[in-house]
Amino acid sequence: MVQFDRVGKRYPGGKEALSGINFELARGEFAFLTGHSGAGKSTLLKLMMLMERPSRGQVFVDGQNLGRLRPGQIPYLRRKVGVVFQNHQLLFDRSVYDNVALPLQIAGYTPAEAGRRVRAALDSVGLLGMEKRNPIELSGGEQQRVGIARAVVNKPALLLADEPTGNLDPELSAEIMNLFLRFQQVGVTVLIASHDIALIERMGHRRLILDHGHLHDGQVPAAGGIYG
Ligand SMILES: Nc1ncnc2c1ncn2[C@@H]1O[C@H](COP(=O)(O)OP(=O)(O)OP(=O)(O)O)[C@@H](O)[C@H]1O
Repeated sequence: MVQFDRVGKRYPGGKEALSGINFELARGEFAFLTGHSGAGKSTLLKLMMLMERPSRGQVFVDGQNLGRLRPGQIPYLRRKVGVVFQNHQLLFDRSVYDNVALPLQIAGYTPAEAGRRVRAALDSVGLLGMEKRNPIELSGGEQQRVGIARAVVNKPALLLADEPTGNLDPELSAEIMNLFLRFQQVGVTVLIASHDIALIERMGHRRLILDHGHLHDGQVPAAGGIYG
């Protein structure tokens, strides 16, 4: 589903944020992306949805070389890739419905089809019936669920999350992670950037570890390693 081939990223005027990144995520795989602050986690996620472009190497999503996409094809890529942010980036002057429907309006769905999809997305995160509420009235965990509903409303094949449990207590964090697992169980490929090492260790999935822009694939380092 995702392939990075010798990818490097240097921001203009900055140091190298990523270098020599090689990895693959199989379709339907569930993996975590961890690493210290500034290790390059957000940059790596941004490359998968063309919010940034690599300085070197190639990124493939669903068999497509993102470096070869024409501008007109970018909206189709964005429909394939759902993204969840830590601060969920909800609009507080709009209803839950409008927040979740936003990607559909951009994609030009009819109101009837959009309504069906928004309800299905809210149902998948346990918030059916909340359409008319304003996100500001919801708890932090519920707001994050609205953010996830918005990320999955286009039925993406790839779901990316950048610190999706950053502001939540351990119990709510576990619930949100279980939601991501449920999407994996229906075939979605999931990659979650997270600092929540305790939760990641409990869940026991593949872990991609970034350290100053370099990637280590696999198990948790021993005490005294990156997180020691
Ligand atoms: N737009 C930008 N312009 C210049 N440098 C940037 C930009 N975005 C990120 N960087 C730099 O690239 C490196 C990687 O940043 P990135 O945000 O990807 O790390 P991160 O692992 O997501 O960090 P955090 O956990 O703190 O969010 C850092 O040194 C950062 O300062």
